[in-house]
Amino acid sequence: MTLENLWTQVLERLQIQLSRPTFETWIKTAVAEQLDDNCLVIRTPNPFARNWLQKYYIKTIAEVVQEVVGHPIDIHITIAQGDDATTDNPDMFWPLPSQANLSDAPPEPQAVASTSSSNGARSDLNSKYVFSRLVVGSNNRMAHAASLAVAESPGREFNPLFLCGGVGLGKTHLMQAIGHYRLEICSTSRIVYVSTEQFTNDLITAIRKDSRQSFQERYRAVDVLLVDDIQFIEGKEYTQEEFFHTFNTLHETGKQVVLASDRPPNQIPRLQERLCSRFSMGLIADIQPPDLETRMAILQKKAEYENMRLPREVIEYIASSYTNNIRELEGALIRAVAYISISGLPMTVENISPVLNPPVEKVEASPEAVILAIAETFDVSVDDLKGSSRRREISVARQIGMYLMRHHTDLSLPKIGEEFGGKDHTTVMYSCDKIAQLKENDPSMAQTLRQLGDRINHASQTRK
Ligand SMILES: Nc1ncnc2c1ncn2[C@@H]1O[C@H](COP(=O)(O)OP(=O)(O)OP(=O)(O)O)[C@@H](O)[C@H]1O
Repeated sequence: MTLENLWTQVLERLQIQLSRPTFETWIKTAVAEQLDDNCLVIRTPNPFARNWLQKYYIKTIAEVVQEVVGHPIDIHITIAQGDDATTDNPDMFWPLPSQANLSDAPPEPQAVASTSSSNGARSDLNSKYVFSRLVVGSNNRMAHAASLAVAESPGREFNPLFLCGGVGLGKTHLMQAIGHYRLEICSTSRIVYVSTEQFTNDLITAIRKDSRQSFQERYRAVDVLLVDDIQFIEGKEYTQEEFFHTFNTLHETGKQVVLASDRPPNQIPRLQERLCSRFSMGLIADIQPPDLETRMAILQKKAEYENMRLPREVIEYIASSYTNNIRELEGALIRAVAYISISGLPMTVENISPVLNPPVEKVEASPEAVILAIAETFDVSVDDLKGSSRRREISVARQIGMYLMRHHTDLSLPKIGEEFGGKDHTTVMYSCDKIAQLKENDPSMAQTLRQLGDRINHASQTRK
């Protein structure tokens, strides 16, 4: 096997095993340099990446390489020529991973704690997906409370518990937290966490090997069955049939089933009616995108766990830029940290913004949404904003409103003037310039504008 061939296969497997930010940041940037019988040399772009891989991923890489070549191989991680391990800058604002007390937790989901029980049921749970690491906000409060209840008293009130929410909003985290907590309460509990795809694959393997019975025993003899991405069961008739019987057996014997999906049961196409009604008979708890404060708390918590120091405005900037997907929010944080550590620049909004590239999902705001956000934030009335009062607090709020309307709607300057009670377009232009200038020179103004922008976006997305 050529080196190139080996590395391509290793990358393919690691891409599946690791989270996307981890893969993109640490693995994809590395290059396989040399291979002999006993050693694979991997080159990383800098000492920081080398330390990081060495500390957190070398075991995973070694396992995958062994799978591909068929025997154990030593992994040696090196750095690109010209760099050397002592070039770590001790004055960097950010603690390097080697300096930070990161305990044993890897930076991104990848650690798997396996618990085998007597009947061979397994629970592959990510050690980071525990309740204590989950931030609870208004977006997930009910799902969180229901998950706690299920972990404490499985098979009682909410059976099945159906967790439902968009991509990257914490469904898997919550599900696995149930598993961890249940095991904490009762270490002999038989927990199985499985993706729908894995369930299907296990079924196919069982059929191929003529071992249906052991498949059924494995899935029907558990105390808590956690099935992720159940929407992928759509149209798979055979899997649906098997899952129906698994579900019934567990439910009838008072065992807990927890399902996660990106949509409610009745919106999963080609789902048998009898499954749809069973999925809906317990509790459907939905998870919404978190608001700005919750996103900030998530970043803060992640930073704390990894012993990072983050200026508040940086947290706020990242949190304002990523609104709909917590995985992307975390990915942005990792990219920012990596960039700052590598470049040695201070951790400031200006320095990280070029590497963040937030997904720009521009949602057109209505003029009313802008005016309402301004009125509520500055505690002035809509009439005042549209009126001619020159009281300072009102005229500043009005100017900010004009600036935001310019940025969040497609209205022309004269139209914006009309929205503010018939002001002239030159007044609007003056206001926009003035606020833009203040934004440049005054960080608190920049922060206010970001918060308001976020609020307007959020209101517009909800309306959409
Ligand atoms: N409330 C939260 N507090 C802290 N971290 C969170 C929270 N919600 C999600 N996360 C983190 O966001 C990342 C994505 O979460 P998770 O994988 O559970 O999402 P998901 O809804 O299952 O996504 P998918 O739809 O892609 O399967 C994880 O690293 C998780 O720890």
